[in-house]
Amino acid sequence: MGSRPVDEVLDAAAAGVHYSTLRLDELNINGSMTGEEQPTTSGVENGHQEPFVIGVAGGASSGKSTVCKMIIDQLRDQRVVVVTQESFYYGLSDEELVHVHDYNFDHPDAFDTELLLSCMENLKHGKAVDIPNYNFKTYKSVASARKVNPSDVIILEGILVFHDSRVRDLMNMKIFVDTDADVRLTRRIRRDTIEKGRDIKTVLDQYSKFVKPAFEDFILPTKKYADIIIPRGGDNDVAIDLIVQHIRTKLGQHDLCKVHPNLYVIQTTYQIRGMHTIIRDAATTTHDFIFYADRLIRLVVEHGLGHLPFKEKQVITPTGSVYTGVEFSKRLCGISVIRSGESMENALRACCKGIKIGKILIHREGDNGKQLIYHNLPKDIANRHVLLLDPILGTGNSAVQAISLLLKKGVQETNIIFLNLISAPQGVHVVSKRFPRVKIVTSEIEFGLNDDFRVIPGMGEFGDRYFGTDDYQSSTPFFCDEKNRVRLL
Ligand SMILES: Nc1ncnc2c1ncn2[C@@H]1O[C@H](COP(=O)(O)OP(=O)(O)O)[C@@H](O)[C@H]1O
Ligand SMILES: Nc1ccn([C@@H]2O[C@H](COP(=O)(O)O)[C@@H](O)[C@H]2O)c(=O)n1
Ligand SMILES: [Mg+2]
Repeated sequence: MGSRPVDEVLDAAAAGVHYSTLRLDELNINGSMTGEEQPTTSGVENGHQEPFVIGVAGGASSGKSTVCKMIIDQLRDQRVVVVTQESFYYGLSDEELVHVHDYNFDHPDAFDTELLLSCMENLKHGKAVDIPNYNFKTYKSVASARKVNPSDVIILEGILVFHDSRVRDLMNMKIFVDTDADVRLTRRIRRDTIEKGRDIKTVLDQYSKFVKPAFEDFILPTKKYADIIIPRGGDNDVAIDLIVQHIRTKLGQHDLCKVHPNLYVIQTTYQIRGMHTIIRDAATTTHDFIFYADRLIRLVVEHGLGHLPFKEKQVITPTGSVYTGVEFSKRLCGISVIRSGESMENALRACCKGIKIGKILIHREGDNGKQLIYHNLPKDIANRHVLLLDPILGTGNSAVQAISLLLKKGVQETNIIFLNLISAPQGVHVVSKRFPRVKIVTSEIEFGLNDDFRVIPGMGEFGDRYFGTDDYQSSTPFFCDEKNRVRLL
C-alpha cells in the first residue's frame, strides 16, 4: 500500500468508513502511513509485526522490577508483558532442600534456560505460553502456571538474562540496571527478611558465599552486552523516559496524548489495572461489575472535574489563619448518552451536589449511521460547562452526534469535557479532529476496534452488563481462539 497523508486517513475514519483498518501504529511522525493495511488487531496477531523484546539485567535488588514497572506505567497504551527469569528456577529435590543453604541460586545453572528460551521464542512469534510459577518459600514451582499472552512489548528481567547468547539474541533492547553494591545489599536484607521471612544471618551468609561472587563472575561480565546502562535504577527518571520514547519510536506507535493534547488518560496504578481486569472479565458477576465500574467512573469524574476553571478563594480556618484555595465552578451540568452514560450519573451527583443532568439518545443503525432521536437538556446549557458522559468511546460516531448537538445548543466547544472509561484510538482521532477543543478524559486507551466496530479488548455491552440485562453470566463458557480472542460458546 502506498503512503497516504495523515489527514486523509483521519478523514476516512471521520466519514465512518475504514475504522477497522485505521491503526495508530500505521501513522508515523511525518504523517504518512507505513506498513500494510491490516484489520485492527495486534500486530503480533496479524503476523506482520513482531513484539519488541526488552531484556533487563542487573544484580539482585538493583531495581530491575522497579524499572520494568516504570516502563510499563509509561507505556500505558501498549500491551506489555513481563517475564521474570525467577520463574524458571529449577525446583529443588528433597536432598537439595536439606542442604538449601549450600545451593547457589545465583549461578546460571540454577535456571531452566531451555524452557525460558522456548517460552520467549513462542512469545516472540505471537504464541501464548505457560510460564512456571516459582515459590521462593518452597523452592519449587507450584502446579498452576501463569498464562502469558503475546503482546506488543515483552520484557524479560532477571539477574542473568544476558548470560545465554541465544536468549540475548531474541532481545531488541538490552538494559543493565547498575546500582551500587551497598544499596543492593541493604535492599536485599530488607526484602529477604521482610518478604521472604529469612533471618539476617542466612541472608548475609548467602550474600558472601554466593550472591557477591556470582555477581562478579557472571552478572557484571554481561554488562558489556547492554545497549543502555541505567545508573541508580528507578531513581533515574530521565533514562526511563528516553527508553520509553525509544520503544514507542521502534513500535511506530506514538503516545496518543502527545498526538492529541486534548486527551487526558488518568495516571494508571495497579489498583486501576486491577479494577479494569475485573470489569473486562466476561466471567465477572453483575454485582462486581457495577462495584468496580463505579469505582473507576468516580476516578474519571473526579479527574474531569479537575479540568474545570477555578476562581481563587480565601477562607479563614478554625485556627484563625488564612487559607488560599479555589472555588468550584458553579455553571456546570452533566449530559449522559443513554443508556450506558446513565451509569456515570451517580458518580457525578456524588461529586457535584444538585448538579443538573440532561440526556441524549442516539440510535445505532449498523455502525455507519447514527441518528440522534431524543434529547432533554438544561435550558440554559449554552452558559454551562458540560460533562458529557459515555463510558465507551469506540468509533466516535455517537460522540460526534452528541457534541454537534451541544454546539448547536450554544455550548462552547472549550466548555465540553467528554468523560469515558475506555477509548479506542479511532474514536479519539475522530472526536479530536472534529472538535479539537473538547477535552477527552479516559481511564484507559483501547487497542482498537474489531470488524464489528466493537472496542477491543473492551468489556462487552457496557449498559447491559451494568444494568444487568446481559446474558454474560459467571458460568458462561468461553474459549480463546487461535488469535487469543475470547469467543463465547
Ligand atoms: N530507587 C529506589 N529507591 C528505593 N527503593 C527502591 C528503589 N528501587 C527499588 N527499590 C526497592 O528495592 C527492592 C528491590 O527492588 P527490585 O526492583 O525488586 O529489584 P530487583 O528486581 O532488581 O531485584 C524493592 O523492595 C524495591 O521496592
Ligand atoms: N529460592 C530462591 C531463589 C532466588 N533467590 C535469590 O533471588 C535473587 C534474584 O532475584 P532478583 O529479584 O533480585 O533478581 C538471587 O540473588 C537469588 O540469590 C533466593 O534467595 N532464593
Ligand atoms: Mg525482581
